[in-house]
Amino acid sequence: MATDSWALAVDEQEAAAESLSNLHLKEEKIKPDANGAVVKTNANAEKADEEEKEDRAAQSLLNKLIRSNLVDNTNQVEVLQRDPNSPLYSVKSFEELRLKPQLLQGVYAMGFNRPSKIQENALPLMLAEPPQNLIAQSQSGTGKTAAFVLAMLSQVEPANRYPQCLCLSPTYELALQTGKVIEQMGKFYPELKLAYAVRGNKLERGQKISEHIVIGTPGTVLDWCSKLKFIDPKKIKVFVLDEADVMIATQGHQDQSVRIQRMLPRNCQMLLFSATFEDSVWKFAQKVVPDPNIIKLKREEETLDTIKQYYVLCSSRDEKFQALCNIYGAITIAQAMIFCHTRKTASWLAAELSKEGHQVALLSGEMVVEQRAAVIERFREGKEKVLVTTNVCARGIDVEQVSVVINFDLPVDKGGNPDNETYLHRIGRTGRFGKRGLAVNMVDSKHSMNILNRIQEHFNKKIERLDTDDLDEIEKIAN
Ligand SMILES: Nc1ncnc2c1ncn2[C@@H]1O[C@H](COP(=O)(O)OP(=O)(O)OP(=O)(O)O)[C@@H](O)[C@H]1O
Repeated sequence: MATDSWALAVDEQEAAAESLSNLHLKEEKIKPDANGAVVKTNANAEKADEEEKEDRAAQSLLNKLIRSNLVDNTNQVEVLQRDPNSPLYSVKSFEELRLKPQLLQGVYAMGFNRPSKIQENALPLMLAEPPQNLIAQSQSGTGKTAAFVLAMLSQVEPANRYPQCLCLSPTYELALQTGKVIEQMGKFYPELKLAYAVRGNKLERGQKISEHIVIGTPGTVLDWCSKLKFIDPKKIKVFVLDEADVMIATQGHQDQSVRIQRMLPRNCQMLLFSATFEDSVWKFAQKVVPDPNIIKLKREEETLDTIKQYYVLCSSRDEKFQALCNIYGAITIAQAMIFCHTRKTASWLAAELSKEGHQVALLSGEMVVEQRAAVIERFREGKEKVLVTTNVCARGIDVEQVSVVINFDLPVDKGGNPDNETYLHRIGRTGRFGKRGLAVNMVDSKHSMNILNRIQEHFNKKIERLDTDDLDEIEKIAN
């Protein structure tokens, strides 16, 4: 078997460079402060902070762009009421909410027949009189955006030509996406106007905004509320902080959000939404939402129970590729996703597979989010049969119909340790998609064998060895 040692070396160098730059990000420099005392500063903390934020924001945007349906979830919604003695309302239909007719029309025009799980509890709370504050957490795609958009639209009095609802989003692109939902849902409510407080949207000094809803990023909103006085924060009735987990990845955004919140009247309704709920999000949420009701919907557990997992022992990248070809030669694979560690490996592999006659899609870090969404969409529609991607690029993507997943490189975190969460998410299935699946892991070094062993230990599940030179054996795995 010919070894493309040059390409391999380049790839290894790239992987090494990536690990090295990650190490640099963590490196602490020690330098004296103005008084001569020694203080530690995280050399690249800000850069890492920015990258982490971009990563999370891009992931969130990607999810929004590729999702057209609700994510099902069979878990129970947990509700913690501020006043445990008040009755807990939940609705099974939009009619029960007594929405303005033009809003109900908007909801139905969007194809919503009934409230989603989180909406069943969140909507009655948000639309109650007097308005209630809410902190809500549920994974992406469960209907949070639609819920708070409906709450904002319900509270607006169109005759009052000034901002009454303020919604903060972590990035310009995410703000635009939420704006689109407002426009869609408010389609039959033409008198209702929306303004975007995002970079580049310059207004004349001294101007006052007449739109009813303002959606924007914290920095610009803060400027509009304080320095530029385009908005009178004292007139805001509903304040929404969306994607809190993405928001707090940037220290500046946290401070700006808190400063905006402090300018709002006491009786302003405060709503905060997040896909995850780690400690830092919770602390931030408590800062911006006083006396909250809390709603949580746990992510549906993924399991490896219905998945057949194998590993193939190889000694080089070319051998991995050959093993892959052998698998393709022996069994019929409707659609597969293949994960690589670096962009270079991913594009090399995509090119090699194309040469073999496969219809291949490549998802790569150089693409902007919209391009990535388009690639995923085509793959979903079955236009391509193989999706090759880098680990980072595909984090958080669900392509449910894919029954075969190949880890051309095993998922590792920035420290080079097994990334068990990614492994599970990539390969595991929730109850809904309980179909059987097949996962093949390519192992080409002692190091990757060690990673594989640790993954096995973590999940307490044996990963069987597969000899890809034995056609009969490969055929067996398909049954
Ligand atoms: N009650 C509903 N019935 C049917 N579809 C709905 C309902 N509510 C929302 N959707 C749709 O489900 C998808 C996800 O909803 P939404 O964007 O509100 O979720 P989310 O939790 O805010 O997720 P993200 O944070 O990724 O935006 C959207 O396509 C939305 O139009």
